[in-house]
Amino acid sequence: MSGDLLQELFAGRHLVPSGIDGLYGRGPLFEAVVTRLEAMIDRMVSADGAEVMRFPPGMPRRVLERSGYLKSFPDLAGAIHCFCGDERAHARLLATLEAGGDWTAATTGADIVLTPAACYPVYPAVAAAGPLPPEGRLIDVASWCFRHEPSRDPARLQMFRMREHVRIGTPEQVRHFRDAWMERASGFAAALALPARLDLANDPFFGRGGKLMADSQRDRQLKFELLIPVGSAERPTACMSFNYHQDHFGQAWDIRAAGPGGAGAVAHTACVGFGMERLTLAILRHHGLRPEAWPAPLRTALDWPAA
Ligand SMILES: Nc1ncnc2c1ncn2[C@@H]1O[C@H](COP(=O)(O)OP(=O)(O)OP(=O)(O)O)[C@@H](O)[C@H]1O
Ligand SMILES: [Zn+2]
Repeated sequence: MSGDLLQELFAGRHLVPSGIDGLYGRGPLFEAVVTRLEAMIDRMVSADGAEVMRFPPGMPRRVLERSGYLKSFPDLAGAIHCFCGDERAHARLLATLEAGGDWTAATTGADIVLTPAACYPVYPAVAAAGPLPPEGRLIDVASWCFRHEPSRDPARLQMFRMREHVRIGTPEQVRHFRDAWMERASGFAAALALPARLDLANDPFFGRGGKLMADSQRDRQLKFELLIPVGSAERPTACMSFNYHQDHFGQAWDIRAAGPGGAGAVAHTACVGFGMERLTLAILRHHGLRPEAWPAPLRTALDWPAA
């Protein structure tokens, strides 16, 4: 593929435009790749013994608040608003709509927000289960996620799917998990015949203070990304990320370690995230839109059906 990747994906109906940047439908080839990538990840991790958890793409507003998301990323968050008025308020809403005005002013914030990262609902669920077992916990989670970052870059979506593995335990357990995944990721990209490199990264913290937070995150080497060229060769795209949160979520949710030595200590956490759309786009970008022409090792890795 070449030229304007997004236009090419629209023209082939691999992505379906909605009129809003970053909010698209998906065509059959795109979805088949996502499904087969999911299955490939399942096979890759089946021996790890992760507990499977799935949550809907909305989570309690309280979870967003207590996680500190609004301090760091207020610009990315998405809240749900609902109409809770009486019939008179409804009539006003319809009149506003008729006049082309902003009818959403008649709604109020709900107690549900859109999930910004698949791992957020995991921490309160783990905290509610009491102290951790000595070996800690390993959770496999996936969700549609929302981030308000409209863009014409097909790899920067407002609604997308994230698969994550979340490790909760002692600092040693958690660091070991993250380091092992960083090694594993290169093999994963190689199996997909994708050019990839790991790099230190930071999150897009909001505002003037955000620069300091980003610098500190880099200094402490808390975030790495697996970069693969998708829209541009000069600025490759983060298709996986490897995040060490130290005790951020442990403190926020009062998650406590158990077992000898660690009893009562605040747990550390890390998560490894797969961007399902970004990995799919990377495959389509590098290997083309005709699976029958893909390299044999890629077809094998994805268990792609013979033509
Ligand atoms: N807007 C988006 N559209 C599609 N996929 C995304 C988007 N934001 C993040 N992802 C995917 O989800 C994974 C985990 O999310 P994370 O918060 O670590 O992203 P990120 O590294 O901050 O992304 P970026 O730096 O590009 O904004 C990323 O590695 C990426 O593959
Ligand atoms: Zn996460």
